[in-house]
Amino acid sequence: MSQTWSNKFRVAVGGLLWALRDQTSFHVHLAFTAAVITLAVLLRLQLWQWIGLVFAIGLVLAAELFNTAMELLVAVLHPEYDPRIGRALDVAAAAVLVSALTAATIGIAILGPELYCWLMQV
Ligand SMILES: Nc1ncnc2c1ncn2[C@@H]1O[C@H](COP(=O)(O)OP(=O)(O)OP(=O)(O)O)[C@@H](O)[C@H]1O
Repeated sequence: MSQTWSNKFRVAVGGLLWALRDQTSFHVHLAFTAAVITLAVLLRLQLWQWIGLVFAIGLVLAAELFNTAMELLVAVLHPEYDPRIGRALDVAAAAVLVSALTAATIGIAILGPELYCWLMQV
């Protein structure tokens, strides 16, 4: 069954909103995202700095969404313990870890010097 583009968009937004509302790991990501955006506004960042931060935020959210999708599928298709399933879930979790470490590096590289300059002025 082929969906219309508007329906594809609608179900994708529905999936995103469900994850943001029902998955506790997304609450942590949202708190970090809110803190980073607040800092970025207060520090009056340049366009390229905003692009870096938005990329970092999107990277983590996308990895977490894929990880959540894997967990949901496993819970339905193979809830019984299987070390191969466990390995697949561990690898998916590793993708979130790698993306989060990358995002943290980008965030520190962009916000660190700006925060330092701001602190030197006050
Ligand atoms: N069916 C399974 N077979 C083997 N190992 C599993 C299975 N389900 C989960 N695991 C192991 O448990 C770990 C955590 O899986 P789980 O799906 O509970 O993730 P979680 O991060 O705790 O999820 P939540 O989003 O509910 O917090 C996996 O990384 C994997 O090592």
